[in-house]
Amino acid sequence: MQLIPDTIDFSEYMVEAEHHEVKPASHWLEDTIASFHAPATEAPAPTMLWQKARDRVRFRPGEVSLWAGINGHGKSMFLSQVVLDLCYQAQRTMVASFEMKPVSQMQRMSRQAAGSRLPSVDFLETFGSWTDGRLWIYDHVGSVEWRKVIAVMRYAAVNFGIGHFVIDSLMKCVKGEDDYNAQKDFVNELCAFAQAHNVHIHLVHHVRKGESEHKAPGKFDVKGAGAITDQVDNVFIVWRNKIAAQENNGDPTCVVACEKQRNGEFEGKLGFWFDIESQQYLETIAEMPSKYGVDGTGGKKGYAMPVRFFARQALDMKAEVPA
Ligand SMILES: Nc1ncnc2c1ncn2[C@@H]1O[C@H](COP(=O)(O)OP(=O)(O)OP(=O)(O)O)[C@@H](O)[C@H]1O
Repeated sequence: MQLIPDTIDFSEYMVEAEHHEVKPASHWLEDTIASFHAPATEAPAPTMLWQKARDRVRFRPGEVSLWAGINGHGKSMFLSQVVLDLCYQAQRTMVASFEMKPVSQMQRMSRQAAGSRLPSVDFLETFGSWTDGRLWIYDHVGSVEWRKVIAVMRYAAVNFGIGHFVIDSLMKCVKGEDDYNAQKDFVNELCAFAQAHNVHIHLVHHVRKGESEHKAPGKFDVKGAGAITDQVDNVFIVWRNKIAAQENNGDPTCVVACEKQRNGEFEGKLGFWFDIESQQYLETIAEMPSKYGVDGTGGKKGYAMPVRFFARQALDMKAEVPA
């Protein structure tokens, strides 16, 4: 993992160079052909690695995904495992969490990667080197001006070739819950940034307080400007099913609803079982947490490939991270 310190002067990254070009439609012929008939060598857009999710959801370059939910319902925790999955697919990922210190983020992610409450020092060291070239963390906790966030992202895209950005959360970047214009402007800029740099942005946000946290919210419950869900490409609602956990009734203890996917066909609910020890979200009630293969050998040295990766091995999940 590499830190992006807040002491860097980001001023030269505040403005995007503008491009206004009108070209004949056939200019995009090759890209259009590739969109129907992708060359066999081309890796598909990354996804979440749970079996039930991987063919249904894609994190395409040029898009913004909104991750919304009730306070404390696991948005950051679920995304932490998604980030791990992205790193596993050799995606260069930057996390800007204005709610959690880098060490707390690494603590969570290390537990998830190790599949246990107390990863060994040996594992932590291996995991630390594995994240180099895959994971960057912007070292800033607390509120931040949204234009600066975009400047930091531009700096990271240009200097490190980051392909996935996580921003946790929107309300830390825009002052005033009812400043709908600023929320709209920020999300609009994020969408433009994702397209200009051909990257994917994961934006965390909250939902309005409903009548009960035992009822799963939907995309119409997302806090603030309606333009937020209109503008983003994908909307995921993360909901913790506390009744299922209390009654141990076998229902998923976390439900992630894909409520919008602009360029994909799937919309629906995905159920997971949260394992408190490892903090991993499991695919079935019977699944055991497993270690991620972070030693580059995908199983040797005792770091077994998580069960959910086996079916996908042929798709080169261990892709080398570009220098
Ligand atoms: N499905 C779940 N079952 C049990 N505990 C959970 C579940 N999801 C998350 N938790 C626990 O809830 C706590 C809060 O999770 P997390 O920080 O991810 O929530 P959040 O939605 O991002 O919260 P906030 O909106 O306050 O930032 C964590 O300690 C985590 O261990």
